[in-house]
Amino acid sequence: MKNAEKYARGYYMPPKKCMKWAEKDYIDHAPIWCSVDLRDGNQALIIPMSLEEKLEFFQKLVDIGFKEIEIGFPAASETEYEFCRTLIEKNLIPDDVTIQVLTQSREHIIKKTFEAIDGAKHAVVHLYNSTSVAQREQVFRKSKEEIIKIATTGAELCKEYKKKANGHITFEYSPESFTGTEPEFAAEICNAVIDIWEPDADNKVIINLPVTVEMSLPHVYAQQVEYMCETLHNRENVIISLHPHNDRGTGIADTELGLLAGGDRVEGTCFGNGERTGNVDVVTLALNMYTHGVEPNLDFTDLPSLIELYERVTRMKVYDRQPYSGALVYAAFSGSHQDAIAKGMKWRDEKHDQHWTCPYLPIDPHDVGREYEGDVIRINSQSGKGGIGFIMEQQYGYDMPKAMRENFGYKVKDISDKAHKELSRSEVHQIFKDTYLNITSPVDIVEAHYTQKADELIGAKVKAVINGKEVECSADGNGRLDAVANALTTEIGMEINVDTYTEHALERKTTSEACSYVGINVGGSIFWGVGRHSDIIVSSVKALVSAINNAMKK
Ligand SMILES: CC(=O)SCCNC(=O)CCNC(=O)[C@H](O)C(C)(C)COP(=O)(O)OP(=O)(O)OC[C@H]1O[C@@H](n2cnc3c(N)ncnc32)[C@H](O)[C@@H]1OP(=O)(O)O
Ligand SMILES: CC(C)C(=O)C(=O)O
Repeated sequence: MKNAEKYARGYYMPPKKCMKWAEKDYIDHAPIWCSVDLRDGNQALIIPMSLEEKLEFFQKLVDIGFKEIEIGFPAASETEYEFCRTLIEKNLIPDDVTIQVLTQSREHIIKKTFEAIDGAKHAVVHLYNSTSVAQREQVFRKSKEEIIKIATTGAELCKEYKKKANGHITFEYSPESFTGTEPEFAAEICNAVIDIWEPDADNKVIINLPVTVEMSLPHVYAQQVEYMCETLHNRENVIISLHPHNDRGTGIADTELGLLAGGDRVEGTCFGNGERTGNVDVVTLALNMYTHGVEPNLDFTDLPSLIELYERVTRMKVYDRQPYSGALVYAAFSGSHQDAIAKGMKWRDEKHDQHWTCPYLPIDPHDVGREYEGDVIRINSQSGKGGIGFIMEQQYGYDMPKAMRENFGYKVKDISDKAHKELSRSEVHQIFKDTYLNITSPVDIVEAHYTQKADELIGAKVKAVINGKEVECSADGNGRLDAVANALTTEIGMEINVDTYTEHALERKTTSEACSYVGINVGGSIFWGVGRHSDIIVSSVKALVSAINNAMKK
């Protein structure tokens, strides 16, 4: 980049330091939420939503718990107007939900807006005009006084139309392009509007401070918000609303610091859809609060169904790494993360801790409709024994000895590395079965008979098939497994020492099978085998034979 001198900071600091917000370290209660999906989100889409799509999205927003929903700009198009009328005439707005409509400060647009909301029980009429230096100079080519006049004329008109309206109407005013406006001027124009609207405890007004274009660090916006909170007239009857966009990628930080600075209300969209880089993502905001133990008053327990609807009606995609919502945000591929998550889950099961503290997972995936199976531990060449062992245990019931987990882990990652792809759980299971389970070639045992001998020895008489040839052999050992291993040693010409033996029951729906794991030491190397059978002795011998077969393949 060779042209930095082309740019200069386009924001203005308040005339005094406003840093009280910095003393707080978290947001201790949910703000008033207002969804602007159907207006700011919709106006930024390649193909704006149809009437049916808007109706479906509106219903979902209601289900999630939004009590204020900006449904559009009714003067903008026939669809916008019809949508508003349909909601009202078909009685689709619950009594505790307020619709909000946006209007420019132009008489014919205000008039049409009031016509659109006729019959609504509650509505917010949202009036805006641009106040930034750039807009004043370049777009409107007007003085500060003339810009104030646009706002006050609109405010007066709204007041007049309200007198004739039959529902409960709340006013909202936005000094649009607030972030490029001198804070003193923003306060002056907002105060002029507040003075006209004369809010009181029963008729509060909303002053919305939009980050129309994000142009500063988040703490600058926080200072601007705090300054406005301290400077606005009739503050106790003014609801301070925040409406951040995300041009610098810090819309969430703007909103969170803005709330610390005195914001009461947040306008945003699901997944951050909206003009350019989008509006602030309310899902992230709400779940950030939730993970601090604060009830957000929005219910995202079925996030997958919201994503499905959103992607269908907006024709946008939720990014794979979108906080809380993306397809990959719970996935751990890498070994050390998987190991820590698997241990964290186990710890949680054992301790029944009240709080969620699992490493690497800032939220319990179940709380937002995601699954541990499939969503969390995923296998590729970066994976390790901890995660792979976790899948084998959780999903398939195999509790491998620790050393065998390592052996299997390397086997799986090697296959993934060479195939250069992620492996599904069933593929991992198949590798396990092919590698270790009841392996019968080149050695298979057809029959085995055991006798209890003196000195606590066990004798084994074995009929086996080795490389396709039937043989009979026998030996003693200090247990059945040892005896069989000794019997086979002479026939296969390989010294076998049983190094590890573990077993457990494998519960199935109606029966229970025994599962045995045997590690044998052959010439200093360990080879593993697994046996499954309804009989524990047979299962252990099958594990031994599987291990021998693995050793013979080397
Ligand atoms: C930051 C935001 O997201 S603000 C919301 C933006 N959303 C939208 O604009 C979507 C819906 N808008 C529309 O459909 C159209 O713009 C309409 C129907 C509202 C108006 O349409 P038109 O009058 O044909 O066009 P347009 O919006 O270009 O009008 C621009 C004129 O309005 C003036 N104007 C723009 N905003 C405002 C405002 N808030 N208050 C008063 N006048 C305004 C401009 O200065 C310009 O004036 P000029 O004609 O004297 O030059
Ligand atoms: C109308 C206003 C609130 C707006 O959408 C913005 O400034 O981004």
